[in-house]
Amino acid sequence: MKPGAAANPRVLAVDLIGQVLRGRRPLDDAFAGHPGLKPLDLRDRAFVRALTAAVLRHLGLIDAVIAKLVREPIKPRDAVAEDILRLGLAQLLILETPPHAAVSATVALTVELNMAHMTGFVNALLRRFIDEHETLLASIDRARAAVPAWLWKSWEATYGLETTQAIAAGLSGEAPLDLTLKDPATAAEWAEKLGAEILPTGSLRVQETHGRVDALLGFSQGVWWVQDAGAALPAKLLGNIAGQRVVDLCAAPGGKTMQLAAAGAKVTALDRSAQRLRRVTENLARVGLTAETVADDAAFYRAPRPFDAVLLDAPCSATGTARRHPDVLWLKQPGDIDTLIIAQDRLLDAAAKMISTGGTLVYCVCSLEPEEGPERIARFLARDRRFIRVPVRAAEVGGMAEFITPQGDLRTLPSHLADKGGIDGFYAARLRRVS
Ligand SMILES: C[S@@+](CC[C@H](N)C(=O)[O-])C[C@H]1O[C@@H](n2cnc3c(N)ncnc32)[C@H](O)[C@@H]1O
Repeated sequence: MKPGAAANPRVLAVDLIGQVLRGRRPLDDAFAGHPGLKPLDLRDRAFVRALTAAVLRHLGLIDAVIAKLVREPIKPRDAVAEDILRLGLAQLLILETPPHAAVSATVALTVELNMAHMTGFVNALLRRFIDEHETLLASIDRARAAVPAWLWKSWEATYGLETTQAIAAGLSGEAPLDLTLKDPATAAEWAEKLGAEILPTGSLRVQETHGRVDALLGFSQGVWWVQDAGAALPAKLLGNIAGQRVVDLCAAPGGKTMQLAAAGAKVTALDRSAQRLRRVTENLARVGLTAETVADDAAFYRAPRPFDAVLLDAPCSATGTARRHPDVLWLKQPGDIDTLIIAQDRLLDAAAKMISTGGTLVYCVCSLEPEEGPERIARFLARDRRFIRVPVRAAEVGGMAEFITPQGDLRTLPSHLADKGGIDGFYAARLRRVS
């Protein structure tokens, strides 16, 4: 990028799209570390984020449109022009930018980003889209286009066609803001103060934040923390843990640690990243809760004595969080799952060694992939006969019977609670050590 070019939010958005799609960098990392964003005011920074997120969230649809409009694929050396085109189409398709403004801003970018030889091509394609969009869009299966083919195949085999279509629809919208209260008994009071809805599972849902989260009522007093309603469920499966010794094995940034501490447990929050663990300490301090923190790899951690309960929020493909992380579906590849399940098995075996007889282990992942969820638990139960599954009851998750699998595990999908704005996809199983 040319020095000085950073002032244009669209230039920054194209750069971020390239960093994610070709640099394979998570959007949050690329965004947090981008020097060009620092001089921008809050509004322009939010605009860059909105542009980039619109492209990534709707990448499948946008690329399907491009495929219909071009005679042959755009060459790798013109990848920046392709990203410019994607940005232009996102403005027309998603952000409802007036057509003349979207076209002129996009065409100008080809010059600004040294793609002047593609100016005519980009201009012609956008104009054709404007003229033919109705026929073009009618010829595209939007649900299928929204999901990479390998994930669609996996989800269709696991959940069926209709649910997969509903998941795809759930992923196309922006997620609302969910809050977990430190004291659940204050839900009605804080729902009113924040103009929030109390979800059946107890989380507060704020549809419109009107600005920064840290400016919302109750933030500075540490009354609540941000946590998706789906992410708030696994820790609840440990039941009444008041006074118990509980270890949270992959703890940062600490959403579940705070839940455990708020429930009265003596918590050890462990994470292998000392840097990320600092976030846990900061978050605990803000809400006035305490936990012991340990920077270590959970696979090698030797607990001084067994715990009453273990929460293993294992590293995973995170495909259930695509509403909040629109890059996630496009960054993951099938081989990633193979690597992740090796780590998940290792962590499950390590977790099993830390639990006292009679103790509870909750394993969870924010993934929709069966390999990372029920398949891991089936394998674990087959190799460690000291553990049994303790089925989850609908009453433990706000009466939401559709969240419970026939085996008695928790399985939320982005298509659940659709009328209220959806929920992240989480899987959790509860096991008890019986001998
Ligand atoms: C799934 S997130 C955890 C989210 C967290 N439980 C919460 O609710 O806020 C992943 C975390 O797991 C940590 N992690 C990954 N592998 C680990 C391991 N082998 N041992 C300990 N922590 C690990 C990462 O550093 C990262 O902070």
